[in-house]
Amino acid sequence: MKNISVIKCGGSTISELSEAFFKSVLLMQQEGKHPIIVHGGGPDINQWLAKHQVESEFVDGLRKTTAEVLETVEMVLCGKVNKQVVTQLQQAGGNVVGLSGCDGRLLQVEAVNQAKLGYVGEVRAVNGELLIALMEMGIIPVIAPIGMNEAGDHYNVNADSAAAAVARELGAEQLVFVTDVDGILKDGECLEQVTAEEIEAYIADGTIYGGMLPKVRAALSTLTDTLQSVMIMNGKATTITENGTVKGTTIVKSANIKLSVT
Ligand SMILES: Nc1ncnc2c1ncn2[C@@H]1O[C@H](COP(=O)(O)OP(=O)(O)O)[C@@H](O)[C@H]1O
Ligand SMILES: CC(=O)N[C@@H](CCC(=O)OP(=O)(O)O)C(=O)O
Repeated sequence: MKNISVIKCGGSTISELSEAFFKSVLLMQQEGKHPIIVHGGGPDINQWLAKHQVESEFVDGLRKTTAEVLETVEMVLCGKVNKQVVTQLQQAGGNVVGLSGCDGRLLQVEAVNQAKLGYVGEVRAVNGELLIALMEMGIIPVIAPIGMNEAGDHYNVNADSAAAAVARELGAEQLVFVTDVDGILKDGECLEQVTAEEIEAYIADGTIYGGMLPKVRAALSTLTDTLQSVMIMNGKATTITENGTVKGTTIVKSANIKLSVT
């Protein structure tokens, strides 16, 4: 299937996404694109863990996920946040189905490092056929980043890397990270375009840190001939359609890749 757009909505911005934003996702569909939403929910998970007096602990941007933490992560992502996004997109007029990575073995994972991180998984395979079948019916899949291994154990997956895995599997033509900043900021300014080489330098000098790290790593892992650029944009924008008005950072492999606004 052609014209697939994977849109990752960060937990940092989900509660601020407007009706206009969701309508712009539907507009993409009307224009012949096939949108898929992958969402996060980090801040909500932190809040719910705090309610249970469990402290959030991160190693290299990934949440240390004990069996107890996993229970909360799964309830928040697959229950609260997934259904919130499904509802908003439906209310905007969409035909939507919410899924976790366990449904239909959508996100098949392996532990990243069980001893160090507990139930944190990385995606090894994606059930692309399921997503294509849904999209062929005009349905927009909304995916919560919980995966499953062969034994049926559930794992917590970073939502940026889950979105990248879906984009890679489907050969998506567009991948957008929607977050709480305008894009990659340097000295307070939003960078319009960055290359893989510049990203490495910005990681090394500390310009890119924290929650931006999994985003840029995920972005770089998807750049191919089909997907030549990945965008990071602010959830406060009311549109994600590329009519030239969206402010954000575009990540490309090298500087000689021309930005195309299609
Ligand atoms: N160079 C950078 N430019 C912009 N944001 C950055 C940068 N480096 C780190 N960040 C942080 O990354 C955050 C976005 O990541 P994160 O909080 O994980 O959001 P999300 O929930 O959308 O995935 C920003 O709010 C900011 O604090
Ligand atoms: C392993 C891991 O860290 N998983 C993330 C999953 C949610 C997520 O990625 O949410 P954001 O997109 O809002 O950051 C977590 O537990 O916070």
